[in-house]
Amino acid sequence: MSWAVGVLRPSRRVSAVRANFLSPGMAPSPRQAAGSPLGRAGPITPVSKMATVRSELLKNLASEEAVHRSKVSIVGTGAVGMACAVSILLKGLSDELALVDLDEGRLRGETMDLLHGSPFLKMPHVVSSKDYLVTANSSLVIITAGARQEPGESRLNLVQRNVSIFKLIISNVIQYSPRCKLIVVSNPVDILSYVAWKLSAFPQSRVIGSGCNLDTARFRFLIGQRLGIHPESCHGWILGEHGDSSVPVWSGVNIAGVSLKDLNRDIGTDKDPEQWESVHKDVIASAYKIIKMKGYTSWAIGLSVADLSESVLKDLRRVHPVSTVIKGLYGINEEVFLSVPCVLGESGITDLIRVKLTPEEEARLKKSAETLWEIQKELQL
Ligand SMILES: NC(=O)C1=CN([C@@H]2O[C@H](COP(=O)(O)OP(=O)(O)OC[C@H]3O[C@@H](n4cnc5c(N)ncnc54)[C@H](O)[C@@H]3O)[C@@H](O)[C@H]2O)C=CC1
Ligand SMILES: CC(=O)C(=O)O
Repeated sequence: MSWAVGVLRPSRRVSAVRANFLSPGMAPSPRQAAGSPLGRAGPITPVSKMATVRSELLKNLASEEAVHRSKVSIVGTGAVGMACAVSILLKGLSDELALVDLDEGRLRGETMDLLHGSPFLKMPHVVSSKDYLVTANSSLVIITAGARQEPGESRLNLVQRNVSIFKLIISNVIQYSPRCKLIVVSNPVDILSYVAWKLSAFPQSRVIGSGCNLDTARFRFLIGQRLGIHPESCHGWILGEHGDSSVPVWSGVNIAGVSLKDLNRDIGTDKDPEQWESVHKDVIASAYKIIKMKGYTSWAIGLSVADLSESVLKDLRRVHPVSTVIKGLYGINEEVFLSVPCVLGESGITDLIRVKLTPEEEARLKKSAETLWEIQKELQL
């Protein structure tokens, strides 16, 4: 098992590594000096001939270069970034996790805290720095940096603050990982996915907004609660904007292929005596309620982003409701990102599923698109 290097400054790795891990009297090997993880270190050049525990314990046979095939970087180590980090680590999805944040104190603290959990992780290989070099050659970069909502504040209200932050982040990310896939989580996620797409000039397939993946998870959980069935067995989709104008596709809600609409043809409408529409209202209210109680949301988004990451890193080609350019579908002519079911694999979003919507659902989607476009067209990118 390889040991993780703690907080690194890639350009100054030698001193950081030496300070943290090497015993006095030892100099790093050339490979350590080049910044490779300590656990994979080859022989350490003794400054003196003095035997050490390490030199007595280990007989080195080969010095292997660390080759990372599924490196994940997370930009923003706040509540959401760290929930994503832990969820990804627990699933053992990446062979190196790099963390970046502006706030060096928080970054160091979070990294150290995480590293102390290494004995319980299958992949204890975590690096972090303010310098984006640490993210070099990532397969996947997850962006969770930026302002979050105050209690009662809408996601759309965050746009100006977070667009400025994205200008800085995206140029750095693409410099070091020009072939990565991006998962955008920061809010307003649909607009910031568009911003990331424009600023990166990446193909549509490589910019994935976490979008309604979380709203759909909440929807399935709440349906499951009503029916007493595990949410995994409750199938249903929320599409469109992540948040206030999201669209529940009641026609597709089913358990074991049994459509709830066949059992209650007014489901999701005002005429429904069982008022299933309140489930969707609860989905929309969820974030506001949680933010009022604990200040932010984190665990469900972290788990849901890890699920998206798994599809990408393992090339699973599973279908998720994520935010992508929707121009040309449902009569939408603007370049906006909205969630539709998408096939996710190693190349990112490879296909969109054409869901048959009712005229009313389609009209709601178009209205979301117009709302987002009104904001987007004013952005200076
Ligand atoms: N899409 C979704 O479903 C969800 C999105 N979010 C969004 O995620 C974002 C993060 O939320 P939290 O983690 O709760 O916020 P937080 O305030 O806990 O963390 C944000 C982090 O971003 C860092 N940061 C700010 N500017 C930066 C920059 N230029 N470069 C690098 N790091 C920078 C801050 O130092 C801080 O550590 C918010 O925009 C929030 O609304 C939150 C939950 C769900
Ligand atoms: C904050 C946010 O976007 C959410 O929890 O849905």
